Amino acid sequence: MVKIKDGLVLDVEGLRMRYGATDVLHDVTFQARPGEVLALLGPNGAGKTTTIEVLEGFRARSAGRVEVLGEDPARADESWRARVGVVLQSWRDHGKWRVRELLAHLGSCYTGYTEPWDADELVAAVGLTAQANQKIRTLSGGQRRRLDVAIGIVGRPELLFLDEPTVGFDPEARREFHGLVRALGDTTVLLTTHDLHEAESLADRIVVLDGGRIIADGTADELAKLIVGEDEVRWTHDGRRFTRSTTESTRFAFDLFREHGDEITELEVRRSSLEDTYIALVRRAEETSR
Ligand SMILES: Nc1ncnc2c1ncn2[C@@H]1O[C@H](COP(=O)(O)OP(=O)(O)OP(=O)(O)O)[C@@H](O)[C@H]1O
Repeated sequence: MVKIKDGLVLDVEGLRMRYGATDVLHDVTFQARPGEVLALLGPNGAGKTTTIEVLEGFRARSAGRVEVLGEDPARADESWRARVGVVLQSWRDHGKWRVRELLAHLGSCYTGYTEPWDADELVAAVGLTAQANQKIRTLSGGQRRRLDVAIGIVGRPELLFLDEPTVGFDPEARREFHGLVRALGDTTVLLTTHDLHEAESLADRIVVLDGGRIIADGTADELAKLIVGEDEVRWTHDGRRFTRSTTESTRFAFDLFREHGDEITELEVRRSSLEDTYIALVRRAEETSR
């Protein structure tokens, strides 16, 4: 097994991607350490899928250095691929297979490379025991995504790529899926999502991509500190609700009471959420790029 240089599972430096005359990734640089869960966020078209596909070895980059588990994915072999799990947006071509049967088959492909999951244990881990003998084409959308996750982890990968893994999940399935990702333990995870609650609840670190550039990289708290004073003050005055974003929420509330006293019947000061931070970061990046 190739040793991971400097303890990095992902080491991306100056990654560029060009389609025709258009650059869609500019100088993308980030790292991930073993066991980290990294969320890649960004608006539609930001370059998340392109980045992930380069790291998975599915797409050739235009420039830059990329090391995944210590190897260049563009030149990696079967033994490297066996250490990497990929959850794609639904496999379409296994409709006639039964759930347990497919997982047992795919698991057997890893023998000699890794220690794959036992099919029954995996079926239980992703909550598909009741559907274990069902044909794949008869699964509901959410059950199908659970199977996609099972396919991604069947070889007990050291690194797992999850591209929008919970689209179409009901709230309970989403919560169970989050439990499953947390239970992966030592596995490094790179996930893309548009669900900021998901990012906040799963990720150790968040990388925000916009227009093919990284505009922020850090924990949710570190990102919040980049955006100064986006607190939101909500109050009710004469029965009407008001909302204001301000950098000086304490001062603002004080002035509000001084001016209106008892006429203020409700007051709420809300610290910025990851969603607010994200939107502010993207807006700021888009304003400076104009
Ligand atoms: N094969 C291709 N040829 C030309 N342009 C492409 C190709 N694939 C992607 N692009 C362009 O590259 C940019 C980044 O696309 P990408 O799919 O990586 O974005 P994304 O962040 O994953 O978006 P979304 O959130 O909508 O899934 C987009 O402007 C897209 O139109």
